[in-house]
Amino acid sequence: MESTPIYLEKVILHRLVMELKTPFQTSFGTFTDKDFYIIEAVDNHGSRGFGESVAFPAPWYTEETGHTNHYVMTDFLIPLLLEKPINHPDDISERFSVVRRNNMAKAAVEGAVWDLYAKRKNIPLSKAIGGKKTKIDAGVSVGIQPTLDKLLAVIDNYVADGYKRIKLKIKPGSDVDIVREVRKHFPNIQMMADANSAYTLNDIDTLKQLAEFGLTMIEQPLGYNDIYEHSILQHQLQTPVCLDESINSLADAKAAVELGSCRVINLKIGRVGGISEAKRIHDYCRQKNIPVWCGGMLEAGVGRAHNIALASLPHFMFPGDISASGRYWHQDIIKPEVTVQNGEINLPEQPGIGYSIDWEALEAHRISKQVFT
Ligand SMILES: O=C(O)CCC(=O)C1=CC=C[C@@H](O)[C@@H]1C(=O)O
Ligand SMILES: [Mg+2]
Repeated sequence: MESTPIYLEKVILHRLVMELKTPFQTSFGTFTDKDFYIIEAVDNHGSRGFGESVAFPAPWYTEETGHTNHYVMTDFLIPLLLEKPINHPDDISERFSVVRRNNMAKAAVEGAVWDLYAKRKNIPLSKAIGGKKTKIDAGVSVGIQPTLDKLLAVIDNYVADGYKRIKLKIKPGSDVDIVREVRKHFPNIQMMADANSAYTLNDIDTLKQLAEFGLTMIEQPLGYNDIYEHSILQHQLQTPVCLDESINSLADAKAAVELGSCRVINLKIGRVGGISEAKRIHDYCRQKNIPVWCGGMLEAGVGRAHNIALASLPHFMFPGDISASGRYWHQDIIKPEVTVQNGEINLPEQPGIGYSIDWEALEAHRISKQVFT
């Protein structure tokens, strides 16, 4: 798509703290609130685009944290962004390649430019990246619950809300029995399990037992940075393996697909360093017939909107971890909030991310603001 260069005048970092409605527990830790950045990029016409940093406060999921995101954005990425005009958002990942990894920091900044670019073109972000869908399927990721009864009750509510797929968190000692019980109570629901790297190849017998419950996939059973051992596992497992933590780039996706380490990939914009790299992985997986779906990072509204746009690409084949704003937040920072109807989210038709910033809500959660010119 041809475009005139973007001349950025300033970048504003808004640091926000938002309390989750209920704590989210995984095999590696519990989150009670989100401390993150909204990145606002402003060009010489006064157009504004917004991105969101998705790293958690602790380096439990990947090595990045809110602090490392702030350091890398302010000392390296924002100066690189302001250095010269931007011809197209796809060029930013190249410009940022002098900084190794730090993918969530890169994605947060790139996301703001993608939104601004689509707004200047007066088209929705989904269209700007090649998305065709008018609605996407919503799934929900259920944290580890204190008791089985509580877990069943929580799932019951999500099923009543219409979610099309339930993702359960599993870990050694809390796996086969839990999945069996949930399957017994919900015989027809599309269900999958996420282990967040809690297993090793020694657990292969346990993982094999999960096959009888018709899981659509098992997400990231082995090491967070492993591709090779997952290939050994996948060759012995009936259930498709989905990789999350292991896929940080197109190169990782190629290695995993070529080795047969997985049959599905969970795409998260932050984990792979931005929308441009996510599109490249999507296009490669489409060629290779490996379905992808959109993961979540307990995003506030801006990050959620980016996920919705990404999931409108054609090869997103399963419901994403893209739930309603109200699943995590008492009040989101966008207007309107994201809602789920009959298990689906309608793609917004407004330009850019398609939702407005609710400045009153954003300012209520903001603990600091920095302006870079
Ligand atoms: O954003 C959501 O709703 C999904 C959250 C979710 O399942 C995860 C977020 C971050 C780390 C993990 O616990 C997990 C995942 O691995 O996908
Ligand atoms: Mg995961």
